Amino acid sequence: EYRTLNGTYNNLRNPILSTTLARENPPVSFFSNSANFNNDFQSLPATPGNYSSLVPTNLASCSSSAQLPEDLYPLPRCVSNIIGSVRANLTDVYNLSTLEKFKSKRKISHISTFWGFFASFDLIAGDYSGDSYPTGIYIPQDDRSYLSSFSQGPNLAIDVASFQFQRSPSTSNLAGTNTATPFVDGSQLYGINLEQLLRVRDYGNRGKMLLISNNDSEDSKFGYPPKDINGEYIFGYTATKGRNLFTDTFYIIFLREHNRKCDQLWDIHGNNWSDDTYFQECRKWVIGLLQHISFYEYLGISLGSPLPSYDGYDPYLEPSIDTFFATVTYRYGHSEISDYYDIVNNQGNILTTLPLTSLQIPHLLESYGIPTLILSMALQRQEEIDIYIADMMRKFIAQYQNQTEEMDIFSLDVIRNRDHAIPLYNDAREAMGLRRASEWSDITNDTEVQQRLISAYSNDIDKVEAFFGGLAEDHVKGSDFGELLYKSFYDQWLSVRNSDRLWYESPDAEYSKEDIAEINNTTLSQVIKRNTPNTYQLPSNIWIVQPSTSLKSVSDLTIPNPNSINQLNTDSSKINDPLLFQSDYPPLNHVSISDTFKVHWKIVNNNEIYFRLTVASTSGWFAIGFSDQDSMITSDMIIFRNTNNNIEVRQYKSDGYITPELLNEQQVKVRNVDVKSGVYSLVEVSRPLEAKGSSLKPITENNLITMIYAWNPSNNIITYHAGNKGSMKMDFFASTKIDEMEDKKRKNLLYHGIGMFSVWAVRFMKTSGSYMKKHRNLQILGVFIVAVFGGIALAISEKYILTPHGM
Ligand code: HEM
Ligand SMILES: [Ca+2]
Repeated sequence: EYRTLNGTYNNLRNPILSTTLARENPPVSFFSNSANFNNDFQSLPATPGNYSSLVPTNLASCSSSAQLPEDLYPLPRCVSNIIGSVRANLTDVYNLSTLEKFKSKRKISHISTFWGFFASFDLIAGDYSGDSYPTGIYIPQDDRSYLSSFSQGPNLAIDVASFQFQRSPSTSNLAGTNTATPFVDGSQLYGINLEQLLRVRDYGNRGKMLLISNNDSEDSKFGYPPKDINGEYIFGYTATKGRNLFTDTFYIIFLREHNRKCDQLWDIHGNNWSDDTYFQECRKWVIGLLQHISFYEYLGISLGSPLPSYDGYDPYLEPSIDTFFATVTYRYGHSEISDYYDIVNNQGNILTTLPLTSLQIPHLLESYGIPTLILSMALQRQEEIDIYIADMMRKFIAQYQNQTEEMDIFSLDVIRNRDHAIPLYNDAREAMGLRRASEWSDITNDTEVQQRLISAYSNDIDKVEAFFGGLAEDHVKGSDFGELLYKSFYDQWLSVRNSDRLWYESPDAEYSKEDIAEINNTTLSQVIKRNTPNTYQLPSNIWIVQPSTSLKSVSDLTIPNPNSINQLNTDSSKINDPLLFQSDYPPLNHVSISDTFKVHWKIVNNNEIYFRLTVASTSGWFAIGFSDQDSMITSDMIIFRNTNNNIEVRQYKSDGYITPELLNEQQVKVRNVDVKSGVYSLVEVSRPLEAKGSSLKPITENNLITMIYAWNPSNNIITYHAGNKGSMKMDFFASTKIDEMEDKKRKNLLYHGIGMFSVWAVRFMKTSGSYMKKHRNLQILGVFIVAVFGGIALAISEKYILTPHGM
């Protein structure tokens, strides 16, 4: 028996599914008397100005939330600002504990983020075509004080007075409408009706899905889906807001798997099967894999262990999605999104860093190819699931079908909770059989989180809304969720499985014993491998970032220091301004690794190279190293560490992603040290250009060598260096013969810069006059973000031919 596309006839007692989201947990009856909340099922709970821009001046700032009258709920954007904002400072870019605070404690990778997102499309597709509130999300007067100011960040200020809001269509109990099927049945790939399937199926071709090979990259040979006139992929069903190249990656892998299966079955059944039989059999196979991967890998990661093993179909369980799960729980994903994504090559070197908004640019997926994107997700930690939301989610520029719309996803979550009449946090806990929280410490032991809830809800614990209380809870041990979200998540997935008569392990679904065994033995990694070119390696576990990149602190090691600081001949009179290069360093021989870290070099007697490193910090560490391959694998490195105004210098060897090894032979000589307490550290070292038989990489004329670097100016314990790292290709001899540099090299660099830039320039030009002015301004912002990257590449290619895009 094959599934219908829209899920009907799955439950034989009630074959026609309802499209409303269910109110199961908490139970239906509960909503009608939830503490003063939405009890007329019509209006949204009262706020200052009642979702118009007419907010009384004395309540128009978030700082007045503490004094809100009892019958008013905070403005959605104030909940987002007070509870969700990161509020990082400029200097936090270099502060390990701040960076760590927001990252996944369990080191879960972005594979989990985007798999979860992809899987959510299969279960939830809300209909938001109800009443319109043109100024529903008011932007408070003190909005700017809740925006972060990371130095390289985009301008986050919101320059409109309000965002609009569209309610769900009114139904009897405002639970909302769902247009996806409440089963893991590949709705997102195949669509939920014939019209959607018609657009994506390759009819008459052995049951395959449409995949096109449109350039000659190895990845392209596996095929990409067809595109619409705006260059966006056509899938069975796509969430219009929030589609991005990482979730697209999973769509494409499973479409390829579908076609791979068709070829495999063709070898067995040939002309004995019809086109439709092939299609249904391959769809069934893919659905089995989606079910297995979501339930065993993804749930295993999120909950800390998979659900109890399958013990059969329950015909009395109504297939449905609980509105609490759709509106509250599963939106946990909004908390794990990062602002920036490093796109890394096979060696883990950063090719570029994409801001969140750029993940929507349609053609980028094919520029990077699936292997690069998978590796990039697997090597990057997601953000912790907590109340903190990436800045770019709170100022999100949605791009779809060549239109843009600015929104705050977290404010939308607040107001959608109210739209769907979700009970308050404590009421929801009670309805789910959990204890009400009476003290703030019942929710969390984190005092900053407590404080944020207190300020947003005027110190009234019974006023806290479910989404934020839920995200604030300390996690159930080993899982990504506090008690409330854990329970909702667990119960819903269990019911998705047990209410599905055609679950792959259920006898009605008629999967062969062999197929069930094979599905049970297949991992997401394997499905990826067999549907992508065989030219790269994935870490053994793609769900958790590993192995750890932390280094041992130098002081933990006991070997004697061959370049002891005490033996230095320090001549500080020579150094007046450390940020100016000394006259004997050729003027072009320097690069700025960041505005706090500069490197100068000179070649002496044709056999030694001197490096002068200047760092605007006296309590951190910094490092440079060299690799002759385009990778961090087997590179040498010199690590400098400043402790009490002394600088230790040590030479290491690295074998990839593992902890670098401190070497016994230390060929790097310390020539000069100058530290101005609290201001800068300067250190001059030399090493042979070539040293036979040593781990030092030879630096030779007419050869580009990759210089890698990392630093942390605010902590001298050498640990994970977060974003402060990179690499650039160098020709250390080139400054004397810049004019001789082949034009070709220069052109390549220019090309890169222009390529990055045009991504947005083209989009901007497409915005025609008929489109709203506000949106055009947003496009300019987009140009600005990428122009920074493009601009760097351009500037570098003009001025320093020796330093390509190490971004
Ligand atoms: C690229 C980052 C993301 C963006 C820009 C985004 C954007 C959005 C938007 C605009 C909405 C509709 C809000 C409303 O009007 O109520 C939404 C809903 C939702 N999001 Fe996200 N989201 C992102 C990531 C995620 C992730 C990673 C997950 C889960 C792991 C997730 C799960 C959901 C769910 C379950 C809903 C409700 C869907 C519905 O009712 O149709 N989102 N998201
Ligand atoms: Ca579905």
